[in-house]
Amino acid sequence: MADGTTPAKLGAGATMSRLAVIGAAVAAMAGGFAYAGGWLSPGTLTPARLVDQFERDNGVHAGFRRNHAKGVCVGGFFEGSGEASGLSKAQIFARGRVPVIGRFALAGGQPYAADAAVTVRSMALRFTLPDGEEWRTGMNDIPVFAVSTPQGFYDQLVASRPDAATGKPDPARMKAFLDRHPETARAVAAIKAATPSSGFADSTFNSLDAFRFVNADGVSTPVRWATVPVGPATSETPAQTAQTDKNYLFDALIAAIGQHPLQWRLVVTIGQPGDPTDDATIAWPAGRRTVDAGTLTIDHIEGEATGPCRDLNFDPLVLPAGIEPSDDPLLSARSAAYAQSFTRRAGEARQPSAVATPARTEGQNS
Ligand code: HEM
Repeated sequence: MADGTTPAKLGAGATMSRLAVIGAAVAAMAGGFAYAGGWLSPGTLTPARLVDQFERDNGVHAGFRRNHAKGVCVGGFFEGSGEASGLSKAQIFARGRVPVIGRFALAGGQPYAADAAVTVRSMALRFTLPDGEEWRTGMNDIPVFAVSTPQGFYDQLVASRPDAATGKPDPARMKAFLDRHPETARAVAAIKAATPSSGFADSTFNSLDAFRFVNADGVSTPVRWATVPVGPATSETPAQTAQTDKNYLFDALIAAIGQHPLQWRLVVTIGQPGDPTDDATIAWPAGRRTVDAGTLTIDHIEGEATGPCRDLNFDPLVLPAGIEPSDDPLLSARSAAYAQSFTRRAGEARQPSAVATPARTEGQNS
């Protein structure tokens, strides 16, 4: 050693006990990973098992989201009206403008699926607040979600797996699943009863999960929110249904943004005592008080291939101070599964999107 002293030699017993300590530390670490990965508890639902089941149902499409795989990345801004600032201290609800990155998508794990009116449409948004905080949210165009728990979601994926012979879900397996999940049977009936609008641009997108707004005095209020188109909504026409363009919904969206900015109001619905915050299959009663929190303007296409969305995870638990999760069990499962899906696609080569986009399409007025 530099000071000329020689370290005392360890006896065989001391060496063995040090090695044993190191071995135990390594084993504990390996055990930790095995626990986190669900290998020690084959019956437990883990984020990896959820995402594995998406891959079993859809195949592995390298580089794509495992759900809502077909989509297009867009951008614009949000202008707060100030009307929700008494409910939440989040900066976004003060008056003023913040930049937004968004993604329109179709639910399902098939990135090259043909557009269809009955497929669930989604809008995901990332707001960047002046203080550097972010708010990320993903919304669907359906009135309620089909399942109320992560296990229900997994069971639904298993029941939906296409049969090798027919390429379609086995009706007997689906019936058995619905018999075990009456809440899903009720929710699916409500979803089927809703008429799809003519496209992304005139769809209303719902948070479905409940959250809590917390104001400057610490008062916490249960809420759900929706983006509601500023212009009128029309139903899908027979001509749309009959067309053969596999991308007709996305093509129409991209063409519309090329012509003029698209706008939605962010409408916050305030829950009353007794309104469920832990069950996304149940709609809150009609007539609840709503607040118009501001206007979202989407004025350009970022492009799915070159835009920022591929490396953006619209994790519903990325929330600014003033917005908090509710007791809905779907929220933490979503956050964990999106991270799993993100990690898988981030390690894969980028594949071309089915949706062709100009490099960056600015709206006329932006
Ligand atoms: C346990 C329940 C759920 C699971 C396991 C699940 C799973 C997933 C996964 C794996 C993705 C792909 C994420 C990525 O790679 O970035 C995704 C996307 C998405 N999910 Fe869910 N989801 C669930 C519930 C919900 C609910 C309740 C909503 C409510 C609106 C929702 C809305 C969305 C949206 C909008 C996207 C697309 C985000 C984007 O465009 O990047 N999901 N989901």
